[in-house]
Amino acid sequence: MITVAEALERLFALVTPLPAEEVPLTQAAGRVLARPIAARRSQPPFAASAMDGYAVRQADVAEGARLNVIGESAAGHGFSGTPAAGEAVRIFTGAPVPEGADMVILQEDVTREGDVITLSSAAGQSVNIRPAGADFGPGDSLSAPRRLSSADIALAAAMNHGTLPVTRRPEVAIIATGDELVAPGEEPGPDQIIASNTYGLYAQLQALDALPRLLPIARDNLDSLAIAFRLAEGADLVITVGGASVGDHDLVGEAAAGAGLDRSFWKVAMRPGKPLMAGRMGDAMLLGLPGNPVSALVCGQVFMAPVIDAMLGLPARSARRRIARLAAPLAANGPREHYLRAQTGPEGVTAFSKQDSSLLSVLSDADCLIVQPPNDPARPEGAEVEIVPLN
Ligand SMILES: Nc1nc2c(c(=O)[nH]1)N[C@H]1C(S)=C(S)[C@@H](COP(=O)(O)OP(=O)(O)OC[C@H]3O[C@@H](n4cnc5c(N)ncnc54)[C@H](O)[C@@H]3O)O[C@H]1N2
Ligand code: MOO
Repeated sequence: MITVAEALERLFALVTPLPAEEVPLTQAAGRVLARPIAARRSQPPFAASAMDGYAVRQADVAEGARLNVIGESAAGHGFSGTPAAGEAVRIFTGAPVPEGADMVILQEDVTREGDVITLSSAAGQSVNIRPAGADFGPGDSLSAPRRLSSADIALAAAMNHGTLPVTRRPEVAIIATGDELVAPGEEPGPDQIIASNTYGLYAQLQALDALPRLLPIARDNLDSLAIAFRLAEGADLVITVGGASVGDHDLVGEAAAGAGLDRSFWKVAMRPGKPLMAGRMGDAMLLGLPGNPVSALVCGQVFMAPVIDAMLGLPARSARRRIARLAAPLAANGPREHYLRAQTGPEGVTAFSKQDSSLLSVLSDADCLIVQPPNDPARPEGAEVEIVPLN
């Protein structure tokens, strides 16, 4: 069996990065910027007032100084004249600072009578001018690749871009497999259960900016699986769930081979998630996940999410990890890298006592996975461990 790190390397080698498309700013949230965009202007384009008040010459500023107000500069309507010594211009936040002025006095720090202002002792404590290009100017750009945040989109708008080049969303076909499965809301027979994993994976994919598509549940026979693979045609990534292990009814590997799978690997030294398989199937990549619900969703975090990121042009790297302290001891691990469902408290992280890979209720209560290396000895309370935060 290969290690998790090697499985990830092999998965990244199977990824074909997707092309870019242009979208309006209003549809860019969460999308991945495909290439850097250059500022098309400076911001602010002129020295601008940071306050409502009076633009003056610093040389005139003193307690009790009296200045003549000769005009007004408002946002969108500057003042074209130049204040001389002893003169001031009424100014508002965001308005261009007139030539000759080099300070803005807050209106709270003056008294005004007619067109004359008198400065108080508080006047002149700060300049209150935003220099031209203080935010960005020619030569500045928004770097790529990045998942576009609300701040990124506002910055791109300020740089005068109405549309942005983003990577096309990967289309992902999800196939649940198993005679025992019915869709949520349907009436299960006595030996049946509800298909749940595919909905959790669908949610993970939505959060990753992919375009998931749930196909009809495939039954445990080669014909049904062949139909499912045909329905998946056109997808960039095909995800199967279940039927990946060694039982007589675990037919996904055989059916995928029949549909043209060029397999890269099957089985990874991890717990849960051992029977993971992957390869290329025509233009698509195939990721075959184990059927146990926790195994499928953990594989979604550990493998599917980095694959989607790589398809979107983001750096190929493993799921984000952090260091945490154990709030309770951890038993020794066996030969597979263990992803233990755990919860964070004030003293650190605690692995749940129940770790069976069928227990969705435990995964739902977990806020992180403790990653325990293969053959790791028992760890005492207080020891440092690596965790993968869950969202
Ligand atoms: N003799 C061995 N048996 C098993 C091994 C092994 O190495 N030798 N590996 C075990 C491990 S580890 C895992 S994980 C499971 C995975 O097996 P499959 O991928 O073949 O999954 P299934 O057998 O189809 O299903 C397992 C379990 O999950 C339920 N399931 C399946 N799909 C869904 C779904 N969409 N939603 C909810 N639940 C689902 C299914 O009913 C089964 O209960 O194999 C072990 N066995
Ligand atoms: O490795 Mo399985 O994925 O234990 O449940």
